[in-house]
Amino acid sequence: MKIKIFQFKVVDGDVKTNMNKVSSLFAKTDLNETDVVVLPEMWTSGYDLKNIDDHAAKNLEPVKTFISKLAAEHNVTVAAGSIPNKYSDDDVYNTAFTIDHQGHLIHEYSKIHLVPMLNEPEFLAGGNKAAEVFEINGEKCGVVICYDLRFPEIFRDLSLSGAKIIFVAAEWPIERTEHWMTLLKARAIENQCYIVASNTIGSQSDGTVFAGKSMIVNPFGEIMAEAGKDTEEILTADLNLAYIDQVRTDIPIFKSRRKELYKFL
Ligand SMILES: O=C(O)CCC(=O)C(=O)O
Repeated sequence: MKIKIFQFKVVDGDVKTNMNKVSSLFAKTDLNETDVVVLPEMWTSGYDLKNIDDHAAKNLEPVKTFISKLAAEHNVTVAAGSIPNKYSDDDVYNTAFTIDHQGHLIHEYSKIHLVPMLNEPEFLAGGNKAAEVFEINGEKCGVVICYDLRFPEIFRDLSLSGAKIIFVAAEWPIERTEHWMTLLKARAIENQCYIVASNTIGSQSDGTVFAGKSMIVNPFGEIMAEAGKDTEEILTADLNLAYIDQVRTDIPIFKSRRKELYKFL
């Protein structure tokens, strides 16, 4: 499965500029051989939380239609990161979604762990549905969002449900880059699956600087592709999904599990 992560700067509070940016990245990239394009967290608005109500999509629109057109036009699945989004109530959620290569919505998930360090609980509501697996080109995948990376339980749930690729959409701050890199590798090693992690670069008006370092890690924990900390980049990797079986045969952690002895799972 051929993946491209778009690592770029999100301009906080400027939805139009950010949508134009994504359009231009699709226009300038050769996607002929690509199965999935991956976007980061909150890429329409950034963390302009004070005005998040104004930036929020309604049932993912108009962003869903915008991404659907790009996906169909380029014949590529888009793991479209996350955006601020409202459903029927007034709450704003941090919602990730994926559109297949024909332009159809195939998955959505609202971030369940809100991040206190960025004041998310003050402005956003946490999703109440567990992350679920879904299929891209017949292969089981999952999506989690940024702070979720600190919760191994959600990754275990997804991998026990068959996920071979877990996408992590993030706007992860630079001062915790070491956590970002270590946890991405750990989640790949402990679940023996591919981790495809997209992050943003640059700073926003409150001074938060993002870490870049979008990354693709294989089921053995090796980094297949890694972006710079402050460069706009298109990161590419070709995932060999059969390699997962080999790693799980060589180090059979799923067979060795003693789930009857784990108190909290
Ligand atoms: O957990 C962290 O250190 C960063 C989390 C974060 O930035 C987010 O969830 O948006």
